[in-house]
Amino acid sequence: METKKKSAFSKLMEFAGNHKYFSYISCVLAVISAWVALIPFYDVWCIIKEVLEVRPDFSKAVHITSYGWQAVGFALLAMAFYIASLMCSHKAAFRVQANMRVYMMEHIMKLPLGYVESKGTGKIRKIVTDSSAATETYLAHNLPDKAVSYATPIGLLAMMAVFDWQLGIISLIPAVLAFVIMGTMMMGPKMAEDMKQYQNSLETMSAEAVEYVRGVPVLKTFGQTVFSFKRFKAAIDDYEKWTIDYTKAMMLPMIGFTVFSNAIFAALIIAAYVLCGNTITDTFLLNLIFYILITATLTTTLMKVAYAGESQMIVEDALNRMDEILDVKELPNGTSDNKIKDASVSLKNVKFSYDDAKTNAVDGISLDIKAGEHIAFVGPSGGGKTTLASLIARFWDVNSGSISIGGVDVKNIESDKLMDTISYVFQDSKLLKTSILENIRMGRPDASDAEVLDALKKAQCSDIIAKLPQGVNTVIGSKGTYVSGGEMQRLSIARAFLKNAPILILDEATAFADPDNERKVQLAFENLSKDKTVIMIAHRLSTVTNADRIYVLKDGKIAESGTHETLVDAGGVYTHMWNEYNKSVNWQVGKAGKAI
Ligand SMILES: Nc1ncnc2c1ncn2[C@@H]1O[C@H](COP(=O)(O)OP(=O)(O)OP(=O)(O)O)[C@@H](O)[C@H]1O
Repeated sequence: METKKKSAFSKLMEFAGNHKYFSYISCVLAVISAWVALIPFYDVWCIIKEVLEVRPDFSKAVHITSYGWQAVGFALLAMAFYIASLMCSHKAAFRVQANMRVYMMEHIMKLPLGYVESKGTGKIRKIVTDSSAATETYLAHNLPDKAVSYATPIGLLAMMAVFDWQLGIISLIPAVLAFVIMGTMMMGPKMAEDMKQYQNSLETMSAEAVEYVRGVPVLKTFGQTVFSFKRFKAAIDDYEKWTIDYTKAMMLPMIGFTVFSNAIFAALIIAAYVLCGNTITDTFLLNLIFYILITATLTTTLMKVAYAGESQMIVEDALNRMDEILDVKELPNGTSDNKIKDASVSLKNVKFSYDDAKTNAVDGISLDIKAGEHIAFVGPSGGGKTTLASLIARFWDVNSGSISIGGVDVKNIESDKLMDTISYVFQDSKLLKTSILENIRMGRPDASDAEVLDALKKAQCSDIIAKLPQGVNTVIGSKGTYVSGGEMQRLSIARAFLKNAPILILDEATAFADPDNERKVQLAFENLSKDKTVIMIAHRLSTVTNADRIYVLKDGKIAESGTHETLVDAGGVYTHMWNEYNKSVNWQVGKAGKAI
C-alpha cells in the first residue's frame, strides 16, 4: 500500500475500505447540521423584527411563540443531524483503527525478526496502539467538527450578505484576522516541527521512566541511584523545555486568536456608532442585534477550526511514526521448488552490517556444517556470534554472500518451511502470558496434551510443573507464578522438543541462579540435541568441549576453528580463553573452599 506524499485524510481512507463512505456521509450530515443550526437565528431575527414593528403594543406580536417553537425544532433537528454524523464518523473511525492495527501487525510479522528485536517490542506496541488511537480521535470527532467549521462560515456569509452586507463585512474582519493568525502562526511548519519535538521528548521521557524503574534493583545494588537518575532527569528537563518552548511560542498567537475571535461583537458595536451616528433605524437595530447574536457562532466555529488543526498535526505525526515501521522492507518470502535435502548448513563469504554501523558485524564468514554435526560459536563479546546465528535463521538478510540449508539458499525457502526446519532457543526465552500448556504447544499447535507433557518431561521441567499451583494449566506471569531465567529456558526447550526441527540453534544463557538449574538446562539441551544439527552460541567453554567443531569468532571473522583439543594446543585466542576459563573455575573453587 502506498502511504507517502498523501494527505492524512486520504492515507486514513485507504484503511477504511467500504467504511470510507461513512466518513463522507458523516461530513455531509455535519454540514447539514451546521446549516440547520443557523435557522434558529433567523427565527430570532423574525421575533426581534416583530417586536420592533408592533411596539409599543406588544400584544400584537402574535407570531413570537411559533417562531420560538420553530427555533427549538430546528435546533433539535441540527442536533439530530450532528448525532447521526457522529455515529457515521465513529463507524468509519473504529474500522480504520482496527484495519490499521491489523495491517501494521501483518507487516510487522513479515519484517526481519532482528528488526523487531532491536527496535524493541515496547516501542512497536506504542506506535501501533497509540498512533492508531490518535487517528480514531481525528476521524470520529475532529473530522465532523472540521466540516462544521467550514460550513458554518459559508452559511453565515450567505446570511450576513442577505441581511446587511456592511455589518457582515465588519463582523468578518476580526474573524478573518483570527483565521490568518491561526493558519500562519499556530499551524505553520514551525509549529508542526515543535509538536514533533514535543512528542519525541514525551516518548523519550516515558522510555526513560520505564528504564529507570526496571533498573532500580541494579541501581540500588551498585549505589548508583543519584547518578542514573540523571538520564531520567535529563529526559524530564528536555520535556519541560519543549513544553515551555511550545507554550511560549503559542502564547502570542493564542492571545491574538482569542482576542480577535471574541472581539467580533465589539467590532460591530464600534461599527454601529461609526455607521449611524445618532440616527439609528429600526432595521439597522434589528440587524445589529441579529449580528451580535450570531457572531457567537462564528467564535465557537473558529475555536473548532483551531482544535481540528491541532488534531490534524497530531494525526500527521502519528502517521509519520507508523510510516517509520511501514517503510521497513518486508523480507521477501522464498518460493523455490528445490527441496531441502538434509539438515546441513553452508555459509559462503557472508557479510552483514547493522543499519548505521561503521563496521560489519559479520565480515566474510564461510563455513560448512554437515547434517547431524554439533558445532559451537565462541569468542569475545561483540565478536558476532549472535548475529551469525540470527542470519542462519534469517532474522536478517545477508548483505552479501549466501547461506543455504540442505542445499537451498535461505532466501528461497518459504518462511514457514524455514521455521519448521530451525528451532531457535533464545537466551532470554520468550514465553507468553498464557498457560504453560499453551506456551509449549506453540512448538506444534496440533500436539496432544500427552505430547506436551512428554516434551516437558524430556526438557527436565517436571519439578517446575510440580511446584506451580495449577500445574501445566498455570498462566505464566499470573499472581504467584514466578519462573526463574533457567526455568524459563527449560520451558522453551520443551517447546523446541515438541517442534522437533532438524536444526537447532541454542543461545546458551550466560548466568544461572543455581548449579542445579544449570545442570538441568544442560541435560535438557543434551536430550534435545540428539540426532540434530546443533549450532550453539556458547558463553562457557565447559559446554563446548564435546562439539564436533568450535568456531572462535572475533570482530565478525573466524579467528580459529577446530575441535577443543586442537584449539587448546594451538596457542591462539581459544587457548587464552581456555586458560582464563580454568583460572576462573579454580578461583571459584578456591573461594568456595575458603568460605567453608
Ligand atoms: N541490533 C543491533 N543493532 C546494531 N548493532 C548490533 C545489534 N546487535 C549487535 N550489534 C553489534 O554487532 C556486533 C556483534 O554483536 P553480536 O551480538 O553478534 O556479538 P556476540 O558475539 O553475540 O556478543 P555477546 O557474546 O556479547 O552476546 C557488536 O558490535 C554489536 O554491538
